[in-house]
Amino acid sequence: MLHITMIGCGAIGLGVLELLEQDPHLLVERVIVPPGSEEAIGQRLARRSSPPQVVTALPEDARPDLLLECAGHQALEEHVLPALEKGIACLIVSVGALSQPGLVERLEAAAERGNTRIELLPGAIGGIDALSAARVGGLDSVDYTGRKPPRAWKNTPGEQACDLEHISEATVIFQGSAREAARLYPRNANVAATLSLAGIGLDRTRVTLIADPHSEENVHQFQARGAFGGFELNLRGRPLAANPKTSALTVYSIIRALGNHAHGISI
Ligand SMILES: NC(=O)C1=CN([C@@H]2O[C@H](COP(=O)(O)OP(=O)(O)OC[C@H]3O[C@@H](n4cnc5c(N)ncnc54)[C@H](O)[C@@H]3O)[C@@H](O)[C@H]2O)C=CC1
Ligand SMILES: O=C([O-])CC(=O)C(=O)O
Repeated sequence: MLHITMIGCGAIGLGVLELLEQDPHLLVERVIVPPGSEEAIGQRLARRSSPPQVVTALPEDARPDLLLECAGHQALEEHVLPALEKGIACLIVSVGALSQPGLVERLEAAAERGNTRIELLPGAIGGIDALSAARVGGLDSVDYTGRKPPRAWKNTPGEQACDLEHISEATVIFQGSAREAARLYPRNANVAATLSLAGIGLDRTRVTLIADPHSEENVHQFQARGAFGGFELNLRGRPLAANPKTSALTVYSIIRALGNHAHGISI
């Protein structure tokens, strides 16, 4: 059985806990939450058959098989970097955070010192295996469009780009590089950053973000061109009820990745 510590217990974290109850090979024995929220989250988890321990940091002597981050950018600094230094393998879902200058290099260096690995999960997008393989032969372009219902763009610069509450047509709220998208839309730029890291980088990946009042889904589209040929993907993700910015596929992507660590065959 794999012993997992999970950072963050929000929309994704709760979804992961729910689905892992059915897998005897995987146990989330501990969740790391922000200081002050231990009691509330502890009470929420107490109803589960085997509730994880709720802590605000990884105990000094703890050595989980895997540390799963589903919390946000700050958690990488606070918890992932020190865990890598200790030799704990980490799985990361807040890939948008890696657009912060220097962070990829710091994570790689920490993993190297700890003689361990860091795995970036595809989350809400598919086709990362093909894109990353296509890079080997050389890529010419990667263009990504993210289309979400207006409510998913609340508390983002999309509010200044248009009147989210009253638009009646699909409206472009951002066009630019993946680097700029990640800076301005950090909670919505995980897919753009993942495509960039697998493909041609943050500066050459072109991003368009759209608020669409006619869409109930988080739609991720990309086209890649290169020596391998061409590739188009159109993924219509159902948003999680607990967080409309987040697609349900992100939870399933985590379950798949954890299963690949625990089961005899990985796919
Ligand atoms: N790679 C991908 O395709 C996707 C990645 N994400 C990312 O996954 C992360 C989680 O998403 P959701 O669960 O939807 O968000 P959420 O807001 O529902 O939950 C995040 C939880 O993490 C906790 N948290 C924040 N900072 C923390 C810290 N330093 N230590 C411990 N806990 C901390 C918060 O209290 C909250 O409960 C976000 O960073 C989001 O951007 C989300 C969707 C897709
Ligand atoms: O659809 C999702 O779950 C999240 C998303 O767009 C992103 O972070 O890029």
